[in-house]
Amino acid sequence: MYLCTTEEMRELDRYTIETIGIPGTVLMERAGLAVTQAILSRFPLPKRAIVLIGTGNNGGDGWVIARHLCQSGWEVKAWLLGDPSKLPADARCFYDAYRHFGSVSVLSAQGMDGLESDLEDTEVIVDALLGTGAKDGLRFPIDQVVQKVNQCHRAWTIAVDLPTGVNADTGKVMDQAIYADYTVTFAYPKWAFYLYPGADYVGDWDVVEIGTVLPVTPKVQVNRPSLWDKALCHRSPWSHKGRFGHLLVIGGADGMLGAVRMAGAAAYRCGTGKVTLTVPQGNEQSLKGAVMQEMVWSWSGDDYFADESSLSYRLRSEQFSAVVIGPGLGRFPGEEKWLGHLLEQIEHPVILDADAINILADHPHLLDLKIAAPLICTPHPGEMARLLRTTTQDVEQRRNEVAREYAMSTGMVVVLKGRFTIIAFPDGRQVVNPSGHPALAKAGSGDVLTGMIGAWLAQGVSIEEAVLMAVYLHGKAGEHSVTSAEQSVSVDEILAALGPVIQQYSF
Ligand SMILES: NC(=O)C1=CN([C@@H]2O[C@H](COP(=O)(O)OP(=O)(O)OC[C@H]3O[C@@H](n4cnc5c(N)ncnc54)[C@H](OP(=O)(O)O)[C@@H]3O)[C@@H](O)[C@H]2O)[C@@H](O)CC1
Ligand SMILES: Nc1ncnc2c1ncn2[C@@H]1O[C@H](COP(=O)(O)OP(=O)(O)O)[C@@H](O)[C@H]1O
Ligand SMILES: [K+]
Repeated sequence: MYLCTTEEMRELDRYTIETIGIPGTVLMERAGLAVTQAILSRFPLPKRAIVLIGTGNNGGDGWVIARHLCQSGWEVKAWLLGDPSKLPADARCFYDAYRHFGSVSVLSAQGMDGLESDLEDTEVIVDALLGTGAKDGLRFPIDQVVQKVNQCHRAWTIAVDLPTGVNADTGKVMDQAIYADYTVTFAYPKWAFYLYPGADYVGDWDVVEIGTVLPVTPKVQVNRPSLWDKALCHRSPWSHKGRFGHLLVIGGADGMLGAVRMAGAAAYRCGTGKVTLTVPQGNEQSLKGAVMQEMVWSWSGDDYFADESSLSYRLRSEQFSAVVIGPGLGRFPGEEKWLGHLLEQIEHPVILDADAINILADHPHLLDLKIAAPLICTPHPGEMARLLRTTTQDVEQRRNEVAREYAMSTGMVVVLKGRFTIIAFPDGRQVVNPSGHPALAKAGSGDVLTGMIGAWLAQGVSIEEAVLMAVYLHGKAGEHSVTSAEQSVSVDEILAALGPVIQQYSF
C-alpha cells in the first residue's frame, strides 16, 4: 500500500479526469457511496444524521452521502457552510440532485442556534467540510462548527477523506480539528494518519478505491509483509550455523551491559548463526556470566592499534557479516577516532545505534571518511534531534521530512523510531510502519530492534528487506507480548514473542 501527498492526490485527480476521461462526478458518486456504505454497515437501521458540507469537492461528497442516506430512510439534516452559488461544478451537480430528496440549511452569519440544536439531537455526524484542499487556519464559521462538533459526545462522527482541520501532509492541526471516530479516505492513506497529532483525530480508518489512477509511483509506502516475507523462509534440513551469518555487537559500557545482551538475544531469536558481543575491557567477565550462546570479547577506547586483541585485528580476521555499534556503548575519550577507524575498516552493513549515533552527532565529519560499509542508523526522536542539532519537538513535528532529508544527505538508511517508525532511504523513498504498541515504550526495546535488523543483515537479507522486516516484526512482537497489563510487558516477553510472530509470517 502506498501513501499519497495532497500534491499527488491532485495529480491523480487531474490524470484520472483529464487523461483517462473518467468524469469527476463518477469519482464523487463512488466516493460518497463508499462513505454511505461504511455508515450503513455500522448502522443497518435508519438513524438521524447531520451532514456538514463545505464549499469544495469534499462538500461534493457530502451531497452524495446526504442523498444516499435519505434514500436509505435516514432522517438527514444537510448543513452547507458557505455560499451555494460558489459551489464547483461537480459539487453543484450533487447539490441539485440532493435537493430532490431533502432540504438544505445554510449557516448564516447571524448565528449557530439552528445547527447547535440539530447537533444536540443527532446520532451521526458526517464531516464533509474540508478534505485535501484545506489551507491553513480554519476560517469562520468552520472553526466554530468544529468546536461544536467536538462537544457532541453522544454522536458518532465520520470524516470524509480527512477530518476537517487536519493537514493531510503534515498531520498538524489548524488550531482545532474534528475528532472523528472513523475516517473513510479515498485511494490512498495520507501522511496525517501516521503523524502526530493528526493520527489522533482520524479515529479508525479505511481506504476505499474509487477508480482513480496515479500516473507515477508514489515515493512513500506503508510497511507490509509482502515487501519482505520472501526473505523469511524455513530452513533446509541440511542447515548449519555457518549459513546464518555472524553478527558482531559492539557496546556494553559500565552499567549498560544489558543493551548488548538484549541485542544479542534478539539476533539469536531471529536466526543468526553466530553472535559475538564485545564490551569495554573489564566488563567481559560480568557479561560472560550473563549470556548463554553469545561469544564475548572486550575492546578498549584506543583499540585502533592492530595488536591481536584489538577490535581492528579481529574485524579483519573473523568473518562477520554485519556489525552493530552502539547499544550501551557509552562515551569515552578518543571515541571519535575510535569510531572513525572502525567505520573505515568494516565492509559489511553497519547499524549505528544509541551512543554511536550520539558520537556521530558530535562529530558529523565522520561521514566524510572513506566508508565502504552500507550504514543504517536507528535514532529515536531525541537522537535524531542531536544529529540535526534541533529539538526533539521539531523532529516530532516534521518526522517524515527530517528522516527523508537526513537519509538523502548522508546516504544512510534512517530508521526514525516512534509510534509509527519511518524508514527513509537515500534515494528519497520512505516506508512508514504501521505495527507497534506503547508496551514497547521501555528501555531495551530499541536494543531488541537493533539486534533484529543486525540478525537479518548478518544472514544476507538485503538491507531494505532486513530493515523493513525487523521494524514490522518488532512492532508485531510488541503487540503480541501484551497479554495482560501493557505497562508490565518486559523485554523478555518481547523477545519471547519473536518466535510466534516470525512463525506467522514465514512460509
Ligand atoms: N482526489 C480525488 O480523486 C477525489 C477527491 N474528492 C474529494 O475532493 C476533496 C478535495 O476537494 P477540493 O480540492 O475541492 O478541496 P476541499 O477539501 O473541499 O477544500 C476546498 C474548499 O474549502 C475551502 N477552504 C480551504 N481551506 C479552508 C479553511 N482553512 N477554512 C475554511 N475554508 C477553507 C475552500 O474555500 P476557498 O479557499 O476556495 O475560498 C474550498 O471551498 C477530497 O478531500 C475528496 O473529499 C472526491 O470527491 C472524489 C475524487
Ligand atoms: N508508543 C509506541 N508505539 C509503538 N512503538 C513504540 C512506542 N514507543 C516506543 N516504541 C518502539 O520501541 C523502540 C524504543 O526504542 P528506543 O527509544 O531507542 O529505546 P531503547 O531505550 O531500548 O534504546 C522503538 O523501536 C520504538 O519505535
Ligand atoms: K472532511
